[in-house]
Amino acid sequence: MTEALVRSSLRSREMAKLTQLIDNEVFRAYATYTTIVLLKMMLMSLITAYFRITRKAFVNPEDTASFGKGESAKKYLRTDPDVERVRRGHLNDLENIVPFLGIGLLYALSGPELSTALVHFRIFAGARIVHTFAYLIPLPQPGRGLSWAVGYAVTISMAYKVLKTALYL
Ligand SMILES: N[C@@H](CCC(=O)N[C@@H](CS)C(=O)NCC(=O)O)C(=O)O
Repeated sequence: MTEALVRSSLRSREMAKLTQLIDNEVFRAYATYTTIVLLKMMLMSLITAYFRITRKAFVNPEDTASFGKGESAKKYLRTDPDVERVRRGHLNDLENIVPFLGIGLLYALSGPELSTALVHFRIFAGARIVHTFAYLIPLPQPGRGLSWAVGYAVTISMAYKVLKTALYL
């Protein structure tokens, strides 16, 4: 076989493996819930922009240019409690969704039962959505604290399964 043929056969074998992964139901569930939580996180940018515009609270001088020049525009260079609240919610998403992405992927590859994996992914996504509502409405504590703890516990549970399956020190 020529080198080109060998390379092309290797490539199609790699493609076959990728297709197998996409055919894997746990991986598809992971891809679905990851996309949901990432879209939810991206929504935080839009909500931040909405509050910045409606509350007229900006951080960059160029963002206030449409409100006039000099001192009249300067007063819009300020912080606003609603904008800061969404930003804290967004930061909390980053602190929790990024670990979910990495640990969740390893978990999906560690061969869990589909039903168990779905319970993990659904509870995590639900908890992060509740956390966002609890932060933005805001709901009285311990609403936000509990929703955060549930999502956190799901990620720890997946990490435990990964280490139980794959520990190699
Ligand atoms: N970075 C977080 C770590 C602890 C945490 O995530 N707590 C949850 C439940 S109270 C939370 O919603 N914290 C608010 C936040 O991160 O802005 C913090 O500063 O609070």
